[in-house]
Amino acid sequence: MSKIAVLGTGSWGTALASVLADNQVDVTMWSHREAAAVEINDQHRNQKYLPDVELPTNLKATASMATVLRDIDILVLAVPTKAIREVIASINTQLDHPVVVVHVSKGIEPETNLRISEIITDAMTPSLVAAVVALSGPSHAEEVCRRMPTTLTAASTDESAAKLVQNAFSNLNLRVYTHHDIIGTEIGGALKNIIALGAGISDGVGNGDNAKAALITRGMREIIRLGEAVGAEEETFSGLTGIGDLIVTCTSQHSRNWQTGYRLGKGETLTEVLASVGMIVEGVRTTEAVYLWAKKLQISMPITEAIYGILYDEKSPTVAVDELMGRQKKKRILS
Ligand SMILES: NC(=O)C1=CN([C@@H]2O[C@H](COP(=O)(O)OP(=O)(O)OC[C@H]3O[C@@H](n4cnc5c(N)ncnc54)[C@H](OP(=O)(O)O)[C@@H]3O)[C@@H](O)[C@H]2O)C=CC1
Ligand SMILES: O=C(CO)COP(=O)(O)O
Repeated sequence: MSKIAVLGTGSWGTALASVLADNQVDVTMWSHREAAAVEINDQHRNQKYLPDVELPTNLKATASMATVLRDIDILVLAVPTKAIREVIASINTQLDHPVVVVHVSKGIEPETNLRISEIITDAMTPSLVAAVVALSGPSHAEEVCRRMPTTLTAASTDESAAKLVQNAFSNLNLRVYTHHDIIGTEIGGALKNIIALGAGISDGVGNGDNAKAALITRGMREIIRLGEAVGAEEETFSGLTGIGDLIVTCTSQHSRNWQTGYRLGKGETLTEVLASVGMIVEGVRTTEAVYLWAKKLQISMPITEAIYGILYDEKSPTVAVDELMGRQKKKRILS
């Protein structure tokens, strides 16, 4: 059986490590904060990220990177996109053998426009990477840690690595599929956060279900347009990591992206909201990255553009909706 390290003791890392502990996998979490590791070991709690959840007693944690990497087969990166390079720099100095690298982050790196698997390939010492797998899908940590039924996809161009990950995480509460299209998986996971911010804004200003359904549908077309332009397969977006994740993030009150949008729609500023959420809201950085990326690729993404305007140009949400509704009349086209 695999020995696994989960790096990051935020909500998602903790929920996924709990799944592995339930499966009796030898799993250890790593935190850059000693206090977080001590709380998990001594109290079986993670009060900051998953309040009131009792963690499995066989779930261990450490603040030592050298300890967590010792003899592992699989490394799970569960930190926000902006922390990935810093964490990899530390892995490069402490890991001494190749491992399967799994990432669960949903973002695009601004300026480089790299997907997470591309950041890993770019930053990690090549001899340490046996394969890269993206684990993604409609999955809020708050439900997974309560063992509520959830589905995920392990996407990799290396089928045996995807199967290894499928076997480690699968149980009666968590069904894991494998898939080869890692590009489509990563694009779907990152870009749905932009649309979820928009769905939250729409709900916050008091628009109804009609508006949200339109955002989800037309937002999906924008995601597909950019995805296909960078090598994703269109079919991937009909699956769990595409429409599945888009639906859950646009409709669930667990979503930090939806919550942020909702509060913006109610009139709070982005600075106020981000100061109090206390968790990563990936869509904010991804909106900026994708807005500029789409311009460079000359891809039309009007919803992303409207959300960029609200986040970064102080555009009022109602003006943004008017502009979207008042665009030049079009024939309905799928692309
Ligand atoms: N939460 C969810 O339901 C899901 C999240 N994801 C994705 O997973 C990724 C992680 O999200 P999530 O766990 O929710 O995020 P959280 O904000 O809950 O936690 C982030 C974790 O990363 C740690 N961290 C932040 N910066 C650094 C750094 N520079 N070095 C080391 N550790 C760092 C934090 O440490 P500290 O304790 O100091 O804050 C914390 O443990 C995101 O990309 C998210 O989109 C994907 C699916 C579901
Ligand atoms: O990716 C997620 C659910 O699949 C989590 O979304 P949020 O980051 O918006 O909470």
